[in-house]
Amino acid sequence: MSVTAMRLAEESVAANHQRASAFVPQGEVVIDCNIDKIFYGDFLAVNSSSVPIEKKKITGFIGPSGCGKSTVLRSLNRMNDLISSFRLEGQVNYHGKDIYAKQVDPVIVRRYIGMVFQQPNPFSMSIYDNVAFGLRLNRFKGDVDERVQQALERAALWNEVKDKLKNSGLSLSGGQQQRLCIARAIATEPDVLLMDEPCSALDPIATRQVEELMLQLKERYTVAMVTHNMQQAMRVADTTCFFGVDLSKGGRTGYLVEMGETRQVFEDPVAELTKQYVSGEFS
Ligand SMILES: Nc1ncnc2c1ncn2[C@@H]1O[C@H](COP(=O)(O)OP(=O)(O)OP(=O)(O)O)[C@@H](O)[C@H]1O
Repeated sequence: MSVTAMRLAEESVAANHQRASAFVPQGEVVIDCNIDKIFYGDFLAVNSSSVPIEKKKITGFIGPSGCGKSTVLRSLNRMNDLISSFRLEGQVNYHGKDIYAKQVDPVIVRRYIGMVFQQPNPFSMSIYDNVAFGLRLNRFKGDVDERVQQALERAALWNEVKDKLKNSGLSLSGGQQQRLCIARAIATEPDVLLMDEPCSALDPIATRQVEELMLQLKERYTVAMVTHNMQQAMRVADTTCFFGVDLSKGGRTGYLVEMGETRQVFEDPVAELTKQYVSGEFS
């Protein structure tokens, strides 16, 4: 990070928090995420970040490396529970229910709030079995063939794989593998899809295909996505959250600087730090 960026990051973090919290959701909030603090052991990774995820919209998380985008995203379905040093102070409410409440089973949370990772990660099994995997895990009683086809259609992959469903998922191209992972995630009919840099391992053509797919998916699902690619956020996100890194106390703590309608964040940002970031002055 450059000296200018550091200076800007050190400008009033409190004022930025106020700006961030000025965002008023326009639609129904599916996940109301109010993070007070996130720690990994003693390390304060994320501070004061409230991120409402709105129904059937794509919410994009952008910001420099290490600002906590993935940490916040993974907090939305308790994926960070798998890291023993992780600790969250605050609340993440899904349709008004605290997903971190003691009695809540994280496996059930992830059934409704699914995840697609950066690297396409199909299982070493057939295309069909990859998509059917979650259905079997959840003891789905309906027509598995029908559900597999539907998920592959919704993931815009059916026409490319319908004649080779028994082939290994690993035999597909990178872009097809990522769409297969999306099909696997939506087969169980989640409500929300979390996507952590879903295109970063893909070439430009496969990236455009996945972006077009995301725009179709938001008609049915609520999506939150981390991206390093600002053009991608502009192309697909309805709402954009810009996270920064607070270096003022000698640490590197991520926090939400600004959240707003994507066009506003890119064309008329409120915070100086956002302005510098979206104009490419630091990355
Ligand atoms: N498992 C972990 N254990 C300890 N610290 C972690 C862990 N995961 C992330 N961190 C730290 O938390 C901070 C936020 O990381 P995170 O990956 O969420 O940021 P990010 O904005 O997604 O970064 P990038 O854009 O580089 O992927 C970083 O300082 C990182 O080193």
